[in-house]
Amino acid sequence: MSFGTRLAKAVAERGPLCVGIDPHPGLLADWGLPADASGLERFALTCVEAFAGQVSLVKPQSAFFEAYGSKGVAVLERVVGSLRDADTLVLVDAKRGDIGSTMAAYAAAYLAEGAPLAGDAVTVSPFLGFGSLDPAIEAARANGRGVFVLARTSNPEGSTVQHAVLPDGRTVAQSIVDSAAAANAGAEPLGDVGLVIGATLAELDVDLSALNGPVLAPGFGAQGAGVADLRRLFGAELRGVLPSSSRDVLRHGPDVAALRAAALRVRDEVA
Ligand SMILES: O=c1ccn([C@@H]2O[C@H](COP(=O)(O)O)[C@@H](O)[C@H]2O)c(=O)[nH]1
Repeated sequence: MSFGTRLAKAVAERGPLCVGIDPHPGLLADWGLPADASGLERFALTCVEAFAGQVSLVKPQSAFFEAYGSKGVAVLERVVGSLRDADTLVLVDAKRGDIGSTMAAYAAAYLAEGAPLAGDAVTVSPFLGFGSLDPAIEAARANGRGVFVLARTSNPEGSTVQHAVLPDGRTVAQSIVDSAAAANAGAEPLGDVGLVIGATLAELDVDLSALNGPVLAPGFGAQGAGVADLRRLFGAELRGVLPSSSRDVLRHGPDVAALRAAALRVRDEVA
């Protein structure tokens, strides 16, 4: 089954919320956990217990695992495997991007069947040219997985690059949207090439009408965006939009029940 099909099914069953696992050092301290690989593991596996089977998508942020070296990466592998075993879609937020030949190696790491870090999808960066992502898009399709391509990020600095205008008059962001739309053309119910569009934007300055793919909308909660922003930004194009929240949910830990309740409150709010 394609990633788009599996995602559409998960959203129909559990709503569109994506919850992030971002083990910030400050959150580990708030949870009374040591700032080492054992604390990271307790934090991450508590999140798995709280979120598995409850929301359509869980997004571990790779950077916080990589910070602990090989032990941290081993914890990330366990998180990915446990969520998949629990029938919960995993988006590994690693924002990989490189020349095509190296991109093929990233695709083998994050999108190949049986690879220890392969979730159901991975975030990728198109700023070496959208075409450099071809090996990842091909691997995603071949393995029933997906990619989420950065297009209009939630941070205020993103617009300097993303609003730059190409010789054909389109913004860089719109050209990324158009390339994703071309990759998704004809797919049903949704294509496998998603976009990342921040829920924090002042306005939706790209045309998503032809995308036919999912949109991850980070910035919900801790970065200030709420339900009204989703409506304002995405309006009639809300189909396929996955609001994503990390810290605003995670601050309710370490109690599993409280953590799960926080995720379910946001899940119901965005539904
Ligand atoms: O444009 C982007 C792309 C990715 N992110 C990531 O999402 C989460 C947001 O965490 P919060 O605690 O909910 O702010 C984090 O992993 C970012 O790296 C983003 O925020 N914006």
